[in-house]
Amino acid sequence: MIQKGLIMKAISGFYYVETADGLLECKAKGVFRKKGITPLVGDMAEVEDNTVVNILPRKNELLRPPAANLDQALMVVSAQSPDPNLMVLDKLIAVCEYKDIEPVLVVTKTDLCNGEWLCELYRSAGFTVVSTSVDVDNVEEIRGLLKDKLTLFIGNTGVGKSTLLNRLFPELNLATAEISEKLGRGRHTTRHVELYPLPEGGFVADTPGFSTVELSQYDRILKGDLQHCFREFQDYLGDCKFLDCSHRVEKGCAVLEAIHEGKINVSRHESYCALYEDAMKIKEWEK
Ligand SMILES: Nc1nc2c(ncn2[C@@H]2O[C@H](COP(=O)(O)OP(=O)(O)OP(=O)(O)O)[C@@H](O)[C@H]2O)c(=O)[nH]1
Ligand SMILES: [Zn+2]
Repeated sequence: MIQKGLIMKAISGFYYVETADGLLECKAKGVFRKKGITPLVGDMAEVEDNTVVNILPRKNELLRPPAANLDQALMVVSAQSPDPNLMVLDKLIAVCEYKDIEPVLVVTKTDLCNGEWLCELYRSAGFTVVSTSVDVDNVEEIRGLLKDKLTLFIGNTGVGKSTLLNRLFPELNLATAEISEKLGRGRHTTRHVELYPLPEGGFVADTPGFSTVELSQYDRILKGDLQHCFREFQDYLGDCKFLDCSHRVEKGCAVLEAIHEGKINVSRHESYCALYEDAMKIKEWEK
């Protein structure tokens, strides 16, 4: 009998699929390899005799970390220690926009530095931003944002991602430790993605030991698409003098005009220009 289920974890060629009968350990049918398809965490799978026989159509997919059907990405950024790297953050946000994954920002360590400028910068660009620290945790608000969604947690080492996850879901940390023990490896030596079901509904995808830089390397955006990955540009795109405006140096550019009027933040535009330069290096055959 064919059953449907969500792939919770993929490790060493095994897929752990949550079905009505509980978590099944499955292999993938050989035809996937022939077709060059890899089942991903987050996929809805059809399973028969502990074999994944079909994958339902995906809403989106990421290569690094490997995951599918993500609703949002929770970007954890510290206000200080380490200082935020806006270029990296904007790169990640652009990739999410490209893949239709909603970026949500959590600014941590606001006890060290209030980080108000950072919150304001991204709020004014149109993102949901929540701050958190040892003093004001905003746990309820953040949990509310995660309800019924499949959320990927992204954060560079040291920003306080683990601290935040533990504070949000004390019970989730326990589960992580147990699973790692069964597999006989430490949490930080594995590089797989895993979905954790949330008490209120929804899932968190965590990637132990994952650094954000990898994501940007693998999911590049073509230069013509880049303008659509900066949400605060959208209102102005049709108003440039030149149809093929790159919004960097052109006369009569409505985006540049908006920056001049203080409606678009300069640092976001700087990130756009850097990504544009990167995109120009993508060779025709790499597309
Ligand atoms: N002052 C302050 N320190 C914090 C806060 N949150 C976390 N820290 C500290 O920041 C350091 C890093 O926190 P972690 O939660 O381990 O960071 P991480 O992002 O999970 O880092 P990795 O485990 O390396 O990926 C620890 O020393 C924490 O105690 C905070 O809100 N305020
Ligand atoms: Zn323009």
